[in-house]
Amino acid sequence: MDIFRVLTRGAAINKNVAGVSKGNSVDYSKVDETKIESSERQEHRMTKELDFFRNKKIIHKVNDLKKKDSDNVNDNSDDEKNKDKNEDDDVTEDNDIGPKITTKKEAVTLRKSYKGNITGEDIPLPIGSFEDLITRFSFDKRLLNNLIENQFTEPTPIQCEGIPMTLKNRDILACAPTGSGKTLAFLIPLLQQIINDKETIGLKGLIISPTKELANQIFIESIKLASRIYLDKKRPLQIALLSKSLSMKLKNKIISDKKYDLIISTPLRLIDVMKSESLDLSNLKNIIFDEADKLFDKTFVEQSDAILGLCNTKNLRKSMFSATIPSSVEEIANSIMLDPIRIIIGHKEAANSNIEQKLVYCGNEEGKLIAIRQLVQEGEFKPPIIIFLESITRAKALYHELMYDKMNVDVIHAERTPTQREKIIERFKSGELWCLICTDVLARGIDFKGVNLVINYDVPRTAQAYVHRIGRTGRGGRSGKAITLYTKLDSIAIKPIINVMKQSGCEVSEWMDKISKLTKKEKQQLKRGKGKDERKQISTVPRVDRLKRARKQEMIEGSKRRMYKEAHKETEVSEQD
Ligand SMILES: Nc1ncnc2c1ncn2[C@@H]1O[C@H](COP(=O)(O)OP(=O)(O)OP(=O)(O)O)[C@@H](O)[C@H]1O
Repeated sequence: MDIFRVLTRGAAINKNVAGVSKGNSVDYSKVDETKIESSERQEHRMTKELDFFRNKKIIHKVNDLKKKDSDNVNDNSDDEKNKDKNEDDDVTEDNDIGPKITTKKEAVTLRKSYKGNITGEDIPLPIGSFEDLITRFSFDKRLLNNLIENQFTEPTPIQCEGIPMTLKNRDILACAPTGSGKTLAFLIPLLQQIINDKETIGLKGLIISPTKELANQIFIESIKLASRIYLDKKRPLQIALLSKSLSMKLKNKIISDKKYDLIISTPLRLIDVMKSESLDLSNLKNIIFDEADKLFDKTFVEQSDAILGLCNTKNLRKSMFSATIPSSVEEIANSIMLDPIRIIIGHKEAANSNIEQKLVYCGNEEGKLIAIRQLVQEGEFKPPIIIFLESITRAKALYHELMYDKMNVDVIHAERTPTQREKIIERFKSGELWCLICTDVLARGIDFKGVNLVINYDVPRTAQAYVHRIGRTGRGGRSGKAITLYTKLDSIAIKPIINVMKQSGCEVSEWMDKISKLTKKEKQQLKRGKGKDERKQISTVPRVDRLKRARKQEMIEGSKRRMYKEAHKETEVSEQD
């Protein structure tokens, strides 16, 4: 059962179970709250251009497509075939499977419909439907079936653009909103190219992701699409996630590096294997940087450069994807790519328009906890929820606070082991866990489909971080809500956030519009990361009570350990018997 779907119908935490004390209410006369857009109006506003997943159309086409694809899939005609078609034809909207794009005029109309801004030399036509791939490219029947079986019946705008460009062997720099299907936009053509190159044995594609969680998610998605695809009778299309154990096996030649067609990895692990010369890169044709702006920011740029330096195949095709591409990354892209095509869907630097964004002024740190409790009391705290904080210490502190309130929460940060992180993510996905507290480790790429609410407990440091954090809701065409709590300390840091809200089409009140303008000095302060002062510790409980609480917790833990030891002793005795 899709528990997320059930939860997202609008469950609210039972106040009594949550243990909210009645005294902890917030005085809203002192809380300056800007409700940007009511959900009713937002729903109304979900025009065709934003309906990336064609939710308004009821798609009962799976069987039709299956039937059609078996008739058409071996028809290897290319774009050239349609070259002479009258350029004045209108977009021919096929009610069943979306429009077929055969002329420049049709392409212009389609691009207008989803606010696509495509620049570069000799730009290929977009596709209007997955069926376009059959008529224009020798698209693999098994790949198409896998798409359909996974309910991907129509391409999203970034897929309409990204797939044909890659199939035409072009380097691309792509920027499209969070949750709008960028993963499939690079996976579909990459798998098709691996199939086209089936005579070659060994590694043909690399996908780089900044976090293990995201790499794992891309791996799972690619496995679904490559299921039952054989490159020859005995050789399935092989994809690997470069885990610690696989990298050891490759380094010790326990597994041959010829085994895999595609490897998905985080940068450091890949560099380690590459440097040990355990990977034959001579047949590598494609390299994809997902969350490219992160992979080329100051934390990762050296690693990404090192990877590119170690890939020395001629004509290596490069792609960069993200929901935010600052101009510094565009410069890098232009310096390392060959005649790249730049794809921008919607507004660059804007948040996904399916997300209702809201700012809540809390005065000071205590006010934030009070605001959370207030959300619970008012039934706005509708799970599944993700709460972002700026540091591990603060994430842990909030976790203990909410645990004390008997909320169903857990916390993920860099100090948790990979197994702990995996388990928590599973519990969150299954609906067992209602609220996930985390640092920015989960801010990018992670696809929890039904998240209702994202809370920025701490204001993110950059506009990009804000766009990615709140992008964990409002995915796959669903609507979502994001609340950012701020205090007096955030007077500078909040300005870029207000700008993103304006870019995303949210109504921003006049006074907010005024304060959103950053002075030169403030811009410099933000650049240097000096937008904020040290925050006070998270707690509304007096120190004496906190110590009492910690002592009680220690006693419980101690008693659990003793019980575990006793039980273990008994087992050992009975095993000896
Ligand atoms: N053509 C499609 N039809 C229906 N659903 C789709 C389609 N393409 C992708 N999706 C779904 O949309 C969701 C979001 O996709 P994805 O994770 O690729 O987003 P993204 O653009 O990479 O977001 P982010 O910027 O946060 O990484 C996923 O659940 C995915 O399965």
